[in-house]
Amino acid sequence: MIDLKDITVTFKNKASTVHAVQDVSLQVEAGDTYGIVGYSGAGKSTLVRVINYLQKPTSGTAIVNGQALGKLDKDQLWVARRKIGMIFQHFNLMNSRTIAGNIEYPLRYSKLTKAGRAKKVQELLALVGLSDKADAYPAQLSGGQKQRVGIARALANDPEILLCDEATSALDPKTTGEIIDLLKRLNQQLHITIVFITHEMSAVKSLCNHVAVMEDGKIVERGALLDIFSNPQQALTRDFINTATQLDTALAEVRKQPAVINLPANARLVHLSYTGASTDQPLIAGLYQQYGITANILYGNIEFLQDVPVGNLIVILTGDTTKLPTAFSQLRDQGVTVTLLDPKGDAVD
Ligand SMILES: Nc1ncnc2c1ncn2[C@@H]1O[C@H](COP(=O)(O)OP(=O)(O)OP(=O)(O)O)[C@@H](O)[C@H]1O
Repeated sequence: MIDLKDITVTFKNKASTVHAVQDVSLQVEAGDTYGIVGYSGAGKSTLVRVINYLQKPTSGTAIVNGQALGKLDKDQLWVARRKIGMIFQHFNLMNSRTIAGNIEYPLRYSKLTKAGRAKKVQELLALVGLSDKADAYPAQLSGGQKQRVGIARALANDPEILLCDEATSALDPKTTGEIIDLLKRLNQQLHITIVFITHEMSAVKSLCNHVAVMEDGKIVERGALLDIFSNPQQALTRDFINTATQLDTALAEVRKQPAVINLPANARLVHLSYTGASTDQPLIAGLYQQYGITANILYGNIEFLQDVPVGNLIVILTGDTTKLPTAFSQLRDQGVTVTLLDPKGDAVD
């Protein structure tokens, strides 16, 4: 559905040159919910705006739904863009128009009759759960409701792609959850492809099936959500995941425990992370039975990502130090990611 090839975007002015996106390639399949995560300034917005050519790349090609956007003339681009909806952090609603008026606005050039447009607006209002707000004005709505209007407006021309630029970043956690549930439902019900850019991995975790992590204009890691969560390769990705799973907060608390402060020489502080099939195995009991290694669980969390259980444990493993490395290897063979933690500082392995 989306094929970005070697995209570079450079902003130049008299004083400086900014390499906002540097040689990025990205493929998004039809029906994907693709998250792009990065801190402010990483280049996410610039990259996503290339997908609808609001941002023309300095070099590289953007092929969307089989069409190379750079080869289209103005009218063709206008038609192509109608199939790409977009929603924004601050909703960008027109305050002087009613909710129905805002949603109808993108239909002003459609072939629908006046009655047809009104019917479409009613359907869109129902789809986002705002049928009773047709005649209200944006100022009378909560942030979550405003974003629902943004979504309805973005869907007016039945797009195949929905670009979400920090769409939940101005919302509280509960409202964020509701908007994400709505996006999930639209993805399933309408088979719309979603590209969701954010600095919050927790939103990606709930919504997306794929994720790319951006830093300094480049994608530093990408993959299926579960693969990334269970086995992140880059420190930046681990940072985002640890914040999303609240593992960093847990670890800070764990490090204050007497059992960790006074860690004996034959004990190790370890983070175990495992998904799917590994969760069926008696991992901790196995360590004791085979190696006489005991586990003191200081933190544990199992959650479901795309219906697959993902477990995170912080444990103290105590036993014969010559057997500990073999035990870790066995855990890794069982699909567990084993990270030795420094009791005082960061991950050391
Ligand atoms: N029109 C522009 N002119 C000059 N520089 C720009 C322009 N748009 C973006 N930039 C710069 O490009 C870099 C990437 O910005 P971009 O908005 O894509 O990042 P981002 O990851 O989306 O961050 P944020 O979440 O803060 O928007 C930044 O250094 C930004 O200042």
